[in-house]
Amino acid sequence: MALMDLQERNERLFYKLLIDNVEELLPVVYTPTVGEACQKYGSIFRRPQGLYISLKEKGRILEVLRNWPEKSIQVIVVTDGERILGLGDLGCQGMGIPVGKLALYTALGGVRPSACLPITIDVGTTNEDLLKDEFYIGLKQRRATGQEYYELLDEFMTAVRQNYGQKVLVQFEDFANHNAFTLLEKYRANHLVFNDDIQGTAAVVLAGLIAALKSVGGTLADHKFLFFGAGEAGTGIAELVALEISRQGKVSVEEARQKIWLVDSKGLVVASRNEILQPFKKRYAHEHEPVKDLLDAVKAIRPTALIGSAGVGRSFTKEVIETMSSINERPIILALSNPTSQSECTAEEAYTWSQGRAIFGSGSPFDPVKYNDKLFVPAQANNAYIFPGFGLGVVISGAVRVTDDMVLAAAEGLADQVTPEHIDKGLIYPPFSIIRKISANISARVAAKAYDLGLASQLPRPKDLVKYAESCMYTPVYRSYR
Ligand SMILES: NC(=O)C1=CN([C@@H]2O[C@H](COP(=O)(O)OP(=O)(O)OC[C@H]3O[C@@H](n4cnc5c(N)ncnc54)[C@H](OP(=O)(O)O)[C@@H]3O)[C@@H](O)[C@H]2O)C=CC1
Ligand SMILES: CC(=O)C(=O)O
Ligand SMILES: [Mg+2]
Repeated sequence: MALMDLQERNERLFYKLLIDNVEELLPVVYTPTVGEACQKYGSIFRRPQGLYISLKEKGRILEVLRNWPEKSIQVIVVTDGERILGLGDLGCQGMGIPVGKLALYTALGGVRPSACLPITIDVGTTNEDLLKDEFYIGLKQRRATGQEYYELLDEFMTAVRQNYGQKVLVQFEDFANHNAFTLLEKYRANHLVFNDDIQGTAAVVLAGLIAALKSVGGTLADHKFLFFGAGEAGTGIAELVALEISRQGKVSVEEARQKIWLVDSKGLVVASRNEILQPFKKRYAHEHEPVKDLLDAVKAIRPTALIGSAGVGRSFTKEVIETMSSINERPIILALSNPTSQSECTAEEAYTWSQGRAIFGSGSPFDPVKYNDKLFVPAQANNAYIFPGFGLGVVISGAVRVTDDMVLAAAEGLADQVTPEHIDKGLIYPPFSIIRKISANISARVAAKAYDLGLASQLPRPKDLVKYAESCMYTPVYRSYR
């Protein structure tokens, strides 16, 4: 709340504080505290920090957008609040997420604060507690779905283009997966859209896996990946890993997918399942007998990497991690779910139960752990490493579309920043303290790819894209009045 006040009162000072103390303040502005802020948003609400567009504004969305005082917008982060971190449907209170993500766009990626627009689309909520809460700030009705929902989203996308042109990046954030995949597929061909939970998470995890293999050995194709959670994050990562395996090994993506297994709420995703599987899962429904729970799936599949993205806290039990450690000398264990309460295990559990052998990363931060007199520094496997630099790359190149190749370029840009010293310490990402340098490099890789693909409209192409990205980054300094 103090930081929200500072952001409102003195924006430059807020960003100066955030940039200079990024490792200390990231857990406040972002996960895990932002999750708690969203849960309590109604009672701590002071002033609107972003733009709310509700069902009641259907037919007038362009007019509503025009009410926003800034006219030159480069990045919009939009949510409908249905899957806020691993906390479920928080309706309008999800606004904390676009606000927090855009604060990182500026602090970590150098996009001007005035060019950032947080938006929450309010179509109601299924959260009974919020519907009964007198302080709930959103529409007190059950969520609109189907045609009514998609028409509103269509009107929103059209209004964004009419108001800001085709070069504003729309980042979808924390939509439920029954809409997220559909919206991405629907708009990616004709609009500049990016789904952070699907594509940003994929890039950060692929980069972490590439770095982890420098310690563990082998190529991606030599490994076997088991995902606990087969939704946006899980299958988004799976698809990018499969794409990278196919590029490295010159095999088809279908063949590369054979290295990847998914567990969802019903157990291992297998071909014999008696149900219609969503397309994003179906590709991974391999031939195997049914397996009900995670521990049995680990025993049956014998993965080298276990990646948690189910939003179910403490699901990597002692037995699961011990089994991973009995199969692998250096098990790769990523507990991606946010916030900390939903993390699949703690850093301490991962290191202790694997007797210090796990290569561990988590979506929310954990303090370093001392085990057998050795200090282990857990990596934060969070898309915050990717989206600020990715967005900056799109902005500086004037890219008009986001492609998988650009997402792959972002992953490679991050993996390249992991040095032998980081690897020696067991780190799979560089520290957040140098995030602006990391973002400039990611941005340059993304922009280069956009130019190579003929998708960049900002001409001529700068010679040194890293330097150019750095020169474009917003830095909070007071103006000299003399
Ligand atoms: N670290 C990072 O950068 C990121 C982390 N995340 C985190 O990942 C988590 C999931 O997000 P997302 O993928 O978007 O969510 P989704 O809702 O798209 O997917 C959740 C998946 O988990 C499965 N699941 C739910 N409960 C269980 C259970 N008890 N056992 C096994 N599987 C279960 C669901 O199964 P079913 O399909 O059967 O319903 C679904 O496949 C969240 O906590 C989020 O915060 C997300 C994005 C980025
Ligand atoms: C990090 C993120 O985007 C999420 O947990 O949803
Ligand atoms: Mg998210």
